[in-house]
Amino acid sequence: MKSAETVSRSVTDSPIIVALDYNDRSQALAFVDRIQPASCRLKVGKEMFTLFGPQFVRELHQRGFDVFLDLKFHDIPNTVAKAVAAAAELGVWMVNVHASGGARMMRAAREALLPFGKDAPMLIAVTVLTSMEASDLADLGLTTSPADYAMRLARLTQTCGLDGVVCSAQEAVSFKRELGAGFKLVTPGIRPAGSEAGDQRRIMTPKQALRAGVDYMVIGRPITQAAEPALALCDILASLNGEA
Ligand SMILES: O=c1ccn([C@@H]2O[C@H](COP(=O)(O)O)[C@@H](O)[C@H]2O)c(=O)[nH]1
Repeated sequence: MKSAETVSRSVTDSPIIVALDYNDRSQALAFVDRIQPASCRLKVGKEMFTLFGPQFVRELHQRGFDVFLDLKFHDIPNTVAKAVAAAAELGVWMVNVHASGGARMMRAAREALLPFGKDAPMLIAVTVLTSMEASDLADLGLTTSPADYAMRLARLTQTCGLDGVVCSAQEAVSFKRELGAGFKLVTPGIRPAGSEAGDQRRIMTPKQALRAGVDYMVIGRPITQAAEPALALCDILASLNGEA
């Protein structure tokens, strides 16, 4: 069996994954040091990984957080398989690929994780980015709706044996009905009432997303760009617990 870096998984039932999209490591860690691993998991994406690399992920692990490495691998099967195995060696909790990379690519990624056994990260695939709407698909020559195209990619992902998909919370009810409760739904595009949608198009509030049955909601700017990010996280958690 291949070994992952020794990382003890945090024990949290929080559905929140905070997208740590900062360009400043100290600012990111100042926020992280004000929250608890029981409150949320953390997502490291293309910006922070490009700036600060695997060492930054290790620093989050040392602080007890589970990390979703959101690099959305999309390449030939051999390259994606090796990248996913490198993520597993780093000990991340979750890693992802683009479903539009196709079935052979997704199967290669899944097979690359087999040697890690129970230490393998969850492997999920991005369906249709939550920033996309029908007109964006039309630009690509796709005349289907984002929800229908996302469903098509989610079915393919499930057939390939992955653990779940990234989709919009707007798609959660129909995906859970069709793909089953065990197939994980990870949903960015979460916006508390009154917060800016920005570049996101298929959005829902945290409470709506929870009711729709998502497993994990990814929240970035509504927390990280708030005047008090740790307080913004607390407020969202309270709203999910029916306290606000
Ligand atoms: O379809 C997708 C896939 C990934 N993301 C990522 O989630 C966060 C969302 O951040 P916000 O600031 O809450 O919009 C960001 O890191 C994206 O890269 C996504 O938004 N949609």
